[in-house]
Amino acid sequence: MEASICPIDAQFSGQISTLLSPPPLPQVQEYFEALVAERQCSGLRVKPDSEHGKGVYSEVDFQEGDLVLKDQMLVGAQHSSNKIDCLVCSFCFRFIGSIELQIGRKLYLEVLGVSAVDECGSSNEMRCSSSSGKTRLPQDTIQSLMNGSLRLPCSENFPLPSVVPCVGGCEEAYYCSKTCAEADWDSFHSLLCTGHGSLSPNTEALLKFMKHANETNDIFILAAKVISFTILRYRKLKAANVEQQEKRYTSKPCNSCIFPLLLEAWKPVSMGFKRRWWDCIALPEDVDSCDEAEFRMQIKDLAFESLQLLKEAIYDEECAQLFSLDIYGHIIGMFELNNLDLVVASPVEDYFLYIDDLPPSQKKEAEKITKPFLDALGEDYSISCQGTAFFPLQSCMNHSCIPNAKAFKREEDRDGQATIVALRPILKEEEITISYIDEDLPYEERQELLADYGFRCKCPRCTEEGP
Ligand SMILES: C[S@@+](CC[C@H](N)C(=O)[O-])C[C@H]1O[C@@H](n2cnc3c(N)ncnc32)[C@H](O)[C@@H]1O
Repeated sequence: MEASICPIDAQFSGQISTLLSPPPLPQVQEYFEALVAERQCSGLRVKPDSEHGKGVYSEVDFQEGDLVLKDQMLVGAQHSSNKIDCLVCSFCFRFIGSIELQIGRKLYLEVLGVSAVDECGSSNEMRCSSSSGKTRLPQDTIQSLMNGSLRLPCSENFPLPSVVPCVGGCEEAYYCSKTCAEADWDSFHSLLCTGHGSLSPNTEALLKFMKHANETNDIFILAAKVISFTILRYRKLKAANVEQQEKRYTSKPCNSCIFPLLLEAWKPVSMGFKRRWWDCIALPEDVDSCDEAEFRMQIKDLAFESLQLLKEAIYDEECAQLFSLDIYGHIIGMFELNNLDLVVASPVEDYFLYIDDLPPSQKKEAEKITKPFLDALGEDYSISCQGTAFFPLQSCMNHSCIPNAKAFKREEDRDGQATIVALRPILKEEEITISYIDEDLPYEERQELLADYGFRCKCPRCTEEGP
């Protein structure tokens, strides 16, 4: 089979290789210094390191349990299959609505038999049938939970922000506040919205792109967000540039001024560690090594198929380079190699735990109402919000099998930001490391998993335990 060839790659080969080459060191340092200042985590510095590319170093002493970093994502998305389980803000990923809405919506969608096809192609029906022992509730009970006419006992102790709909009217994206709705619109969503207010020139094509992503791999939605983010940033930079030139009574931006603006718009993405998706994706266990080349070609073809659908939906001639297969492959590879999970704990779990902890007489009364809902929800009553995101600072942290820090959500961390906490005292100037894998695994298994990230670990523990 002939692998896909993208004409844009040939047409803009020089500019594409500029977009994909690592930015110059002073620019990298300046970018991360600004980011550290913005995050108000002055105890950190991103520095190049001779062995592992760049890494994050401590500028102060941290004690065990100290917060090292709260990192705001550059881009993130909830898994398509997870959208049935929880309703979260499409920008900050906080749970929204109410405990009643969270429970009612999940039950409603399950009764409707909504089938979110996940990445591996298995449908939600399987998930439903595997969680046997669930009881069904009458439709009108579920409706009254969703519309707010039925209140659950003590739910006022778990208030959630009201649901703000998308300004473009797509009924796909919802928010915890007008601020998040506007930020998402400005940064990503205006081009990817399928509603009447969308800036996409072809929302039909956008729907086809989304369907393809939901049926194959929802990582494409994240890649589309990166492209949309860059186009929207480019347009803002261009508008500011035009305004400045008008003030100086000079001519409009010429073609040769356009690429530097695109390069500037791409800068936050250029800082991420990346390789092409089809080159770096781990070979699945059920694919024989002699079929590896064929497998990688299929992955490339799948990416090309997705890119063509996206191109139909949001193509911008001035940003044509972003629709190159090489760029698309590198964007997806960035998510593959950084493996940064987006997780937000469900308040529904806290709610049922609270009911369980009530004094016996109160608990008995409350459970008369709550138990049928808990039974209807079954074992997976409190699934967390799950997705993938790119956190610019966390993704500069190198791996160690004896890490001194860990990504860990505390009680108060209720949105999609990454939280890094010190696992032991960290001295000033020490490198801050996290573990990319379960570090309790034996040596060989650790090395096998780390091979998917493209390296063999030579941390002090591996040096001691290795051959
Ligand atoms: C999330 S990035 C970490 C930041 C990266 N060093 C950079 O320059 O952007 C992951 C990549 O860093 C490198 N890396 C991280 N930890 C490493 C380690 N312990 N030994 C060798 N390479 C490592 C690998 O190339 C890995 O794919």
